Amino acid sequence: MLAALHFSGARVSRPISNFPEGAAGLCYSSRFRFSDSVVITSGFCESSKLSCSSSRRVLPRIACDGGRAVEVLQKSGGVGNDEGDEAEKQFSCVMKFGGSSVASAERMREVAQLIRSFPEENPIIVLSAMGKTTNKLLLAGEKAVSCGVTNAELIDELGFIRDLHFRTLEELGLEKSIVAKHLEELEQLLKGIAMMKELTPRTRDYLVSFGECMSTRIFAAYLNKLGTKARQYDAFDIGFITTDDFTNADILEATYPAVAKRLHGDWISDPAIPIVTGFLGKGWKTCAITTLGRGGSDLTATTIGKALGLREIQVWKDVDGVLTCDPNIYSKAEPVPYLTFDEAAELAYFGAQVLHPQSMRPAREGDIPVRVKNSYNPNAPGTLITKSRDMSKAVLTSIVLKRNVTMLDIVSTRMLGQFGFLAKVFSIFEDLGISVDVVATSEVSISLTLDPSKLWSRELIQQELDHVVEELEKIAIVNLLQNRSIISLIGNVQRSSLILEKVFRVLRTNGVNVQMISQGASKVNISLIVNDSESEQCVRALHEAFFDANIVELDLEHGSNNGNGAASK
Ligand SMILES: Nc1ncnc2c1ncn2[C@@H]1O[C@H](COP(=O)(O)OP(=O)(O)O)[C@@H](O)[C@H]1O
Ligand SMILES: N[C@@H](CC(=O)OP(=O)(O)O)C(=O)O
Repeated sequence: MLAALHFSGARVSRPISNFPEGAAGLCYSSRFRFSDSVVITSGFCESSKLSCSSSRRVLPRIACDGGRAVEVLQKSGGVGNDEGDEAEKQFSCVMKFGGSSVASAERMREVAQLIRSFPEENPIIVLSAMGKTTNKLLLAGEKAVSCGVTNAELIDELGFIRDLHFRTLEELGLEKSIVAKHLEELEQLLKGIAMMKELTPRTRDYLVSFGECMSTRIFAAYLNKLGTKARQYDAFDIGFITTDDFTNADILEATYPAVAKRLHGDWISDPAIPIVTGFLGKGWKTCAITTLGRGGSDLTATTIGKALGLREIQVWKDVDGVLTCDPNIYSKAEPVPYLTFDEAAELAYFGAQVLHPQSMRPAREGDIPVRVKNSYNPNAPGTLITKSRDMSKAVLTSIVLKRNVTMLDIVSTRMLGQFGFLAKVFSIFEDLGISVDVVATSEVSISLTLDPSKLWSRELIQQELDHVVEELEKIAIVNLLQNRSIISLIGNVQRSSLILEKVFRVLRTNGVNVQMISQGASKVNISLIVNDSESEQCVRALHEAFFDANIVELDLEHGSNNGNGAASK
């Protein structure tokens, strides 16, 4: 039995590494904030897809002196100047539409109508690939590896993608030429993969980029046809600079000034609504196309929001906002009207598919409200995510399930009265580049769950697991437990006794044994580990208990007229 409940979200991650020698340590946003910790590169490759040019310029090392830094950057042409304030006047918000919102010609018409119904807004639009295009592209790539060069052009998914995009163009009354070159190039790429019999992460990112490149071109052309002037942008050409971690790249700080400069520069010279590809970036060393992990268009939108210091970031989905749980698990899930950035980040990180796990970071840093709305039901109020909210009535906000999690029990008899054991354990994870989600410790043991480093599949690969166990066994006895689920209870952890009392009552009634529990240091999350096979049943039972019954009654029933939940933070 574990003696103590500790912290969750102890993410052991790799530092952003390999800054170019002599690169300036500088952090910049459109409001000119500086710190001495982050690299900025400017004048990154301006050339088109996949070409690495020598135009990457690296700034000389400069002291962390705001004024001097601005001067150096302006001379180098790397960032905007007071145009940043202009941009705030020009663009009021960024609106991101996910694949489900632009899945067909009909959906594109409705989204165009929606945008045109706010003529005073001047939004920046971020789009995902149409419908399930990204999945189809991935499947096409996998088939190409083994189908042989002559069969590559016959891959079903290629046919599906071609039909979807040509049909959409036709139904919108647009020319096929808008995406014809991309489709030809896509076919050539699949032939190349078939010839090489190999699909590397780098090629995979290039492959999936076709989805967003085509959806944005079609949509921009359609808006122009309607008389709303729009301009298409490939994110990798306008300053989205990332790490070179293909399939799961991180946005680098240099992105913010570069994107701000490009978007408002173009607006000043020739105003048009920007239609930007979500999900894509450009690796700062390779200059190749990168992707931000599945669902990464949310992150594109919040990055633009922060870069331009916009009033609001809108994320348009196919549901009425963030819901009390995954509607695919429990159909009576209800919209959550308000969330804090912390709550939304925990929710996304612990598996709610509705938001990209990293997407709250830029919004929080820029303190820009995020509104999650339903493009199928624009009148629904949606969810508003802000820095703080009234927590006085909040108990449980949302229940999130992360399946297929691996848990490790690490026992060391030498831990008793020893120091340095925890550090040793975590340094092993750091060395192997594996993040840890939930942690609980006792005097002689650590239990933790591992975060799948491969966001594409959300599963650790066996090789990584074998390696981590091998390393840990040098210092402890290790028990590897697979097929577990994390149920995260997002809410007012100040009322954890009330929440836990009810949780355990529900789980006992359902005959479920909790294998580990952790209360987040973030104060918004309690995580429970159960078997995969029991997890959906647990979520449904918990949802019924917390949202279908009246929690306030239960609160009073137990005499804790708990008014301690003043606004968070
Ligand atoms: N807590 C939750 N709230 C809302 N939606 C959720 C939640 N958990 C899972 N989902 C799923 O996330 C989907 C929306 O996210 P996503 O597929 O990324 O949308 P889009 O492609 O439109 O950006 C919903 O259709 C829903 O099935
Ligand atoms: N098209 C990418 C990026 C994205 O954000 O998509 P969506 O917004 O449809 O989740 C994906 O499927 O992962």
